[in-house]
Amino acid sequence: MSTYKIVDDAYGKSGVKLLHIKREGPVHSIRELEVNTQLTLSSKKDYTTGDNSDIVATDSQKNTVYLLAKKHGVNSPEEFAIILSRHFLNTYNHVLKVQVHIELYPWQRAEIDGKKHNHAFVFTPVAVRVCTVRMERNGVPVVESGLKDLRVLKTTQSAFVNFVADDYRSLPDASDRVFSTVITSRWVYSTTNVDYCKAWNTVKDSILSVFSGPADKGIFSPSVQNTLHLTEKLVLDSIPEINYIEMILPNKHYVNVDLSKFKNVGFAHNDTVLQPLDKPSGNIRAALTRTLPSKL
Ligand SMILES: O=c1[nH]c(=O)c2[nH]c(=O)[nH]c2[nH]1
Repeated sequence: MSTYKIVDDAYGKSGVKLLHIKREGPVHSIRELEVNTQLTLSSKKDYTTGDNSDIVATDSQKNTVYLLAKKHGVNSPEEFAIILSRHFLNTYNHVLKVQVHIELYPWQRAEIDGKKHNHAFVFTPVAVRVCTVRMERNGVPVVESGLKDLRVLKTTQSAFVNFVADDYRSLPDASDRVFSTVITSRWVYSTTNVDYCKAWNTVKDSILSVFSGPADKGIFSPSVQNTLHLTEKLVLDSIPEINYIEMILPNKHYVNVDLSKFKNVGFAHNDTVLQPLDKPSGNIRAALTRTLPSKL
């Protein structure tokens, strides 16, 4: 007779959308979130026998998101995810572990005539901020923050040369090429004593500064791999509370259109009209961690 064991399970509500308005007199601040909750229960009887008596309904999990937002407000998404995680573990003894994932919509306060507006906002999708909090019974919250959809492009100061030359290679060395990518990154904190908003902005600014370099001259990139690594290094150098960072950089190719066929019009050299390639893209990923604990 075969026997089986459930080795992984979780259930919850995804896509719980919420707008929180903090009203401080005439000055209002907003957080628009999409929350995903997941609980793992001690008993598996819900799966194995159809006994629902331990199930905190996903509908109740959704209600919890709204009620705790009302009660505690939404400061940073990380802090709100910690509040939710603690609540589920403290309220239900049979919840073994919790995972809360939050995505923050990129609203920014509007500026009119150089003045910050009291209550108007502009959707500014430079990047989407995300976080995931994982917490087990009797454990501490493990906070992971991240960003996605940070799309960047530079028109020079990027090369790719001296790679494997064999029967499969057709790509010539490129000493000056366009470099474009859509960045996804996630990083893990070693403590919860963190200014999450400040840290998130520092990571985003580090990514942009290693990619771009100084405004006038830029910075040379020999490969996506090297730029990725230097970025992760700067983040670990700058933020001692982070002990692990992963980045995923698709290499979005832009190819020079071959206009040399049109000899009579005289475009033997063309580095101004390029064709963006939708697919395929390169895909470069690496994670960097500390080998010694940081001095916090
Ligand atoms: O920076 C790059 N890294 C690669 O691994 C690679 N492969 C490729 O075709 N172009 C590039 N560019």
